[in-house]
Amino acid sequence: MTGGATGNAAPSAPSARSEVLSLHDVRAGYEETTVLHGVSITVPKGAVVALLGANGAGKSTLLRTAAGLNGLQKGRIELLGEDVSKVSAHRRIQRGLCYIPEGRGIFRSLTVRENLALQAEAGDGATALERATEAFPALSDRLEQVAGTLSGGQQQMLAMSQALLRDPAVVLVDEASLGLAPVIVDEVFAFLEKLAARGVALLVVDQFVQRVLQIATHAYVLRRGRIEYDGDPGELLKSDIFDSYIGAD
Ligand SMILES: Nc1ncnc2c1ncn2[C@@H]1O[C@H](COP(=O)(O)OP(=O)(O)OP(=O)(O)O)[C@@H](O)[C@H]1O
Repeated sequence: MTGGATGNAAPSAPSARSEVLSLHDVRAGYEETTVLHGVSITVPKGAVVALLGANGAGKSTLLRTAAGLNGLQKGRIELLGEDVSKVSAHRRIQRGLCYIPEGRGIFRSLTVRENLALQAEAGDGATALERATEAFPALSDRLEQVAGTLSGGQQQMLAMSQALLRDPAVVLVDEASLGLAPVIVDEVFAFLEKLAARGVALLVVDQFVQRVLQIATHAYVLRRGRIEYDGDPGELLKSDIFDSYIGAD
């Protein structure tokens, strides 16, 4: 589809090879609450996909569901062409998915070194440490520091380090820039761009809508758990949907 509003209700055809991650007619939520009502999205290889929408639209729920942390009520999720709908969250990680949650998702009472060792595959702590400190030199002086005492920006760098491990095919990033100073937000976006340049597919939720759309190759807008827009990021900026549901940064 080349841009435009969509009901997005029709079940999708089997995925093409270039798709790294796809959700097909997904219904999901929490216990008795349904938040996503038949959502279909696709993250192609090497794409940067922006997922936008107002507060409570279901963006985090969608990422959590894709990561296997929320139960699927209906529909199908494919990772690298395989149906992973019933595959556990940790097996999805092993198969190439990396999820960086809102609120950083680090172990606050453990040191930076211990966090990196946990992010790494068993026995691969040294590589984790090397890759993280190379990408984020600020972490190298703080390996023995308890993660909860790092600044917000340093915590986010630690959280993002996991995208450098296991060579993920797709990285889901939820509100990485939340609460960070502008200069650190720049670093977050620079890091996302670097990942994308290496061919990693990204699915990004971020409050800085304009900035996400600048790096995005495709955009979706969720509204009350349904896809309202599925198309070109530039077209979205000009559309009524942008003004009504998202607004300016
Ligand atoms: N653990 C939970 N249990 C029950 N309902 C939840 C839970 N987490 C989220 N919800 C509800 O699901 C809906 C979607 O929330 P979600 O966090 O996915 O939205 P969002 O688009 O990420 O919002 P925001 O931009 O405000 O973070 C909201 O109505 C929210 O109250």
